[in-house]
Amino acid sequence: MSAPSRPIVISGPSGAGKSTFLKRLFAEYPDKFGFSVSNTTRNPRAGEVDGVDYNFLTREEFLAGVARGDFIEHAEFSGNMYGTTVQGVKSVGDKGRICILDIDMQGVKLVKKTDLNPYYLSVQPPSIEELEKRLRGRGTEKEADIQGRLSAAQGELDYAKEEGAYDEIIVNDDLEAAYAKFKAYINKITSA
Ligand SMILES: Nc1ncnc2c1ncn2[C@@H]1O[C@H](COP(=O)(O)OP(=O)(O)OP(=O)(O)O)[C@@H](O)[C@H]1O
Repeated sequence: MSAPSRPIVISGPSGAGKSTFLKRLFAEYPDKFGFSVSNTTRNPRAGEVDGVDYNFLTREEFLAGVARGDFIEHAEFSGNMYGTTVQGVKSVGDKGRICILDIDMQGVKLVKKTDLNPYYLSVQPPSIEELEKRLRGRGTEKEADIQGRLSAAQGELDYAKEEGAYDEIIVNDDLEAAYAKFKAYINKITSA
């Protein structure tokens, strides 16, 4: 059996178009890619399946995992812990799929401390002004949240300029042209 494929990190400012690209990619290649299953200490909701929607852990189990260094990142929201493990990413590869990590710059820095050895791809808006338009056009955030995303965006773009931060940068100007470049890059690295 061939070795599991390297994961692919997709990063870039909120509103740059990561979800738009990934939705199209998953629709075009339904069996090729996957996301890792996150871990949480919250209780399962009706219909949620352990190991599919989340790995549901007790607080003790979760904290033991943190102490062992299993987690790439973890955080607490509303009294519950959430996080992604290195093994969770590797399991996607073990099932014959390529794991996609859709994460921000802080996540990228943490992934770089692991042995996952992914490809790093940054999706970027043509300008901050255009990013602002798209975030407003999406209509999913309140004004204060949009401002927060715009100031974080500058940090993301600055980080992407650092030597070796990313293997590839795709500027999402015209959607069709940018998606074609995105797909071509993914096809290149996954057939290597
Ligand atoms: N090339 C493009 N031209 C115009 N609008 C675009 C383009 N690409 C994406 N959009 C629109 O911009 C908005 C933001 O895109 P999207 O939600 O994919 O960003 P994202 O990077 O996934 O953001 P987040 O990190 O917040 O999830 C969406 O409304 C999307 O339809």
